[in-house]
Amino acid sequence: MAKPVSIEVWNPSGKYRVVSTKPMPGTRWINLLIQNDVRLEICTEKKTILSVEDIIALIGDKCDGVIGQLTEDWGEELFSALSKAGGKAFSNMAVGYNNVDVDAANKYGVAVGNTPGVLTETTAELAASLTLAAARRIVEADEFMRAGLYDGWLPHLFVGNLLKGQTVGVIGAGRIGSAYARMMVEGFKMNLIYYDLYQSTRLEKFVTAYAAFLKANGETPVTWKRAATMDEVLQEADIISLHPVLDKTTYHLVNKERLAKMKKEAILINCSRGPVIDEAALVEHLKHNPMFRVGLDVFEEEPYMKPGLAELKNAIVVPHIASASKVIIINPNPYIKKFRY
Ligand SMILES: NC(=O)C1=CN([C@@H]2O[C@H](COP(=O)(O)OP(=O)(O)OC[C@H]3O[C@@H](n4cnc5c(N)ncnc54)[C@H](O)[C@@H]3O)[C@@H](O)[C@H]2O)C=CC1
Ligand SMILES: O=C(O)C(=O)CO
Repeated sequence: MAKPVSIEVWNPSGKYRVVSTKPMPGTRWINLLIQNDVRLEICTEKKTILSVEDIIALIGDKCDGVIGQLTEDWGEELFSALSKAGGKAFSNMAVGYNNVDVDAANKYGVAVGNTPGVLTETTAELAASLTLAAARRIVEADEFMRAGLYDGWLPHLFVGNLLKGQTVGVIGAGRIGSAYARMMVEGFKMNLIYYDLYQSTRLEKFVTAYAAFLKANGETPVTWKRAATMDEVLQEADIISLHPVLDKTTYHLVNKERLAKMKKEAILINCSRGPVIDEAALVEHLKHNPMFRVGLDVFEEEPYMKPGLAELKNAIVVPHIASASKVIIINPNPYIKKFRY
């Protein structure tokens, strides 16, 4: 795309020019910008991932700000182009901002925004969905059924892992990791072990209170532990879910050596960022350990998967959909429903 051809313009006479590299859900953001005297240009190109060159063409000679996407490489080149065009702000429509070189933005005097906190429950719910799907072999069983292979109930058909009483391990117990941990502890009465650079006091308090509640009701209380090392989580947990940010310290956090430390029948879930796992090493591990299962929402080189992954029955793969949910808000007037999108 040498020159952007497909653009939708809102409020053509607006004083400030803001570019959105993609159409986004709803109209509230559009109205907000228009109210603030913005001429908004939304790129409506069919191409899913815009290149740096495409975005430079969109920025043009005068641009006050850009709203971009996690698929774009916001580094030196783009911040330099935005700054030359008079731009002062870049907003990443994502919680994760590993695609943004914040140092480069600072160098060119461009303020950076992201959307922390808006996807906590939806991402945790997808991680929980992948956990259940992997534990109970839902995708394999669905394929079996549709292939017409079911010829009657059998005691050993698609035996999976029962979650109750097992240990869930969370790596990165921030907003999403903590929400996921609560779902698994409260929903399935799992014990918790977590690893994070910081203590997750609220999570610990929640599990302690829930354990007391179970005990008071004559049930086995759940337990929690903050691990001193990540390897402790890998060795002890039956389910491990990854929720750290992606940065230099978490790149290939799960590699060949660490996979080998996990239980042979463990389940690994990744709804953070693909490069947190060495995906080629994961493919090898899955091949040699058929009882080890994985649920992935994110991949090392999206939109691609490493060779061999798609053929493996012990892998569940979905196309980065953790954010893709809509919320129905019931107003005080029960007859009016509002959708987030
Ligand atoms: N799949 C999807 O659609 C989505 C993915 N995400 C990803 O989830 C990530 C986490 O989001 P939040 O929970 O909101 O962020 P957060 O900042 O609340 O939590 C991240 C946690 O990771 C921990 N951490 C950082 N380095 C670590 C290390 N080396 N080892 C262990 N823990 C480490 C931090 O201390 C923090 O507690 C985002 O950065 C983003 O990449 C977020 C939203 C949707
Ligand atoms: O917001 C994020 O970080 C996402 O990955 C959205 O899907």
